[in-house]
Amino acid sequence: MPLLECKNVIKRFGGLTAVNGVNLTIEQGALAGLIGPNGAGKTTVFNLLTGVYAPTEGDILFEGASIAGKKPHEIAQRGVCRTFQNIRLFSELSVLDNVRTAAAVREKIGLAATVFRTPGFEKVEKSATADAGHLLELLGLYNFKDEQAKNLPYGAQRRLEIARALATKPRLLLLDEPAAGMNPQESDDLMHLIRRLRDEFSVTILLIEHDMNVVMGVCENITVLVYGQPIAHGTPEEIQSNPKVIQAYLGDEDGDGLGDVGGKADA
Ligand SMILES: Nc1ncnc2c1ncn2[C@@H]1O[C@H](COP(=O)(O)OP(=O)(O)OP(=O)(O)O)[C@@H](O)[C@H]1O
Repeated sequence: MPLLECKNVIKRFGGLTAVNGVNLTIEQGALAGLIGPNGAGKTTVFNLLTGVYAPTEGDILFEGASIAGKKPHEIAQRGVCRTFQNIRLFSELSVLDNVRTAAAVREKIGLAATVFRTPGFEKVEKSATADAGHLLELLGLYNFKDEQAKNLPYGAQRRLEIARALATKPRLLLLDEPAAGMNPQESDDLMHLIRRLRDEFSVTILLIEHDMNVVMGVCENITVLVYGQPIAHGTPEEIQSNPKVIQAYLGDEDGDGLGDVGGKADA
């Protein structure tokens, strides 16, 4: 059974059809990409997968069960977690606490247990701290653990977002433009990191990314969306040589800088 299946998913906002008949199958352990020009509907797909929106039509199955229209926290508890295009951290909290609070969400620790520091709470807190430390080491953030998140360099903040998402122990990790704003060295490191995460955490990854070097370098399967519709699906090689994809990018005349499949786009 695939981990995730979108079946003819449609999302309309009034008269605008942002997602128009998306069929997408993600197998367990896959490292998949979702690409397309600006406004193609990529982030809307993530919002549908995480319960921010309910599909207007169609169904979304996670491990065989429908999650279409379920509340975001229910979907998160089933094991779907995401990062955002615009970094969303607790900027005043330390790096370690940013990750520990995410782990606490997973453990569903009640308020009373937190206030009265029950033995159950102490145990969970200890294991959350140990897990958080391990994640910070893996993501090269351990030396920053006591810094406030807002003081971290940009690339490190992006890695901290990933650490927070992983702390919830997801089965499916959705990364929305993880390389945005990174320099070439940072995006190169990110590619290695994404592969390691998939292997070490056995987590399935679906990412949205405009940086074609990252997409082509790291994804095993890519789906291309244009005006809300999937126009191609395949390996990086298949996608790069697909005439429809080339046309969609090169025919892009709105000046958004996406006319270079195979080259670096608007990072
Ligand atoms: N809540 C909303 N209400 C109305 N229209 C929306 C809403 N969310 C997205 N849209 C529209 O849906 C379309 C798809 O937007 P979306 O953000 O999903 O595209 P995208 O592929 O992620 O773009 P980008 O690469 O620029 O982030 C756009 O035309 C956008 O304006």
